[in-house]
Amino acid sequence: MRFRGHTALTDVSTSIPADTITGLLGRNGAGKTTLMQLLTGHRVPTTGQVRVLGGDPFENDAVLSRMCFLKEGQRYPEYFRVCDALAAAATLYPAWDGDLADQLVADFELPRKRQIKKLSRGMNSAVGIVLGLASRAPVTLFDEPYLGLDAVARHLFYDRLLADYAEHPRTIVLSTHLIEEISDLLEHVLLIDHGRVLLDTDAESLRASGLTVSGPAPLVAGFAAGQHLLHTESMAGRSRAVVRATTATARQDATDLGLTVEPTSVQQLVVAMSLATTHGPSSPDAARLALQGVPR
Ligand SMILES: Nc1ncnc2c1ncn2[C@@H]1O[C@H](COP(=O)(O)OP(=O)(O)OP(=O)(O)O)[C@@H](O)[C@H]1O
Repeated sequence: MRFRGHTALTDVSTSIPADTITGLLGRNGAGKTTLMQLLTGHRVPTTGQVRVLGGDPFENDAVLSRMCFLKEGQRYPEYFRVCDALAAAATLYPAWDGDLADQLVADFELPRKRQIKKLSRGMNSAVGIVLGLASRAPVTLFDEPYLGLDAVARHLFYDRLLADYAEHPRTIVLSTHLIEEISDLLEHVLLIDHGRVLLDTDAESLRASGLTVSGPAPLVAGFAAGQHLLHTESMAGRSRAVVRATTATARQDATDLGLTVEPTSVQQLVVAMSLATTHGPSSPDAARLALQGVPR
C-alpha cells in the first residue's frame, strides 16, 4: 500500500486464522490501521490482493455484511443518541444480539438517551465496544478501541469479549499498544514494523519462546548464538540476553549451562524485536526497554 511517496505496507503476506483472537501489534505508524482499512475494503491495495471470507472486500456486500470494523475515535451522525446507534446497528448487522447489547450498555453505564457527541471520550469508546461485541460479526476488527477508557472499563471489555467469544467463536482482530494487558487474550500475534511483518505466530509458542538468560559473558554468548538474539547487555564479565528460543530444549539447555533463566513477557519480546530491527540488538534503548520489568 503506497500513499504518494510513502510505502505504508510492503511484502505483507499473511493469513489471519479464522475463529481466533489476533493481536495486531506495532509501533506508531507501523501500518496497523492501513492493514485494517485494506481488510475492510476502506482502501484498495496498490499491488497485491486481500481476501476476506473468500472474497475481495472492496465494495463487496456479501463480505462486508459479515464484518464489523470499529475505528479509534469512531464517528457517528451528528444527532445520534446511544439508542440511535444501537437501533442502526441492529438493522446493519444480521447477527446482532439485542440482549447482549442491553447487558453491555448496563455494564458500561451508558446513558441511552444522551447524544453521542456529548459523551466523554471513554464513554464514546464504550459505545464502539458495545457495537463491536453485540454485532457478533463473523469478522470483527477493533482498531485501538479504548481511547480514554479507564482501567476498570478496559478489563470489563476483556472479560466480556472472552466470555462472548467462548460462546460464539468468531474471528477477532484487535490492534493495541496495551500489549501487557491483552497478551493473555491473544491466540495469534501479527507484529508489523515499518510496514513489514516482523512476527506472525501463535501466541502460545511466542509466550513459551521468550527467555532472558544471564551469567558469565562467554557462556551467555555461546547459548545466544544458537537462538534468535533480540538484545544483549554486558558488564564486568557478565551478560544478560533476551532471546526468542529456536529449540524446544532452549530453557533446559540454558539451565544446564548454569545460566539464570527468567521468563520474558510478550510485551518485552515485542519491544525488543521492534527496537532490534531499528537499532540492532545491542543498542542502549533496546537494552533499557527490553529489560524493563525483568527482575534482576
Ligand atoms: N492517507 C495517507 N496519506 C499518506 N500517508 C498515510 C496515509 N495514511 C497513513 N499514512 C502513513 O502510513 C503509515 C502507517 O500508518 P497507520 O495509520 O497504518 O499506522 P498505525 O500502525 O495504525 O499507527 P498508530 O499506532 O500510530 O495508530 C504512517 O507512516 C502514516 O503516516
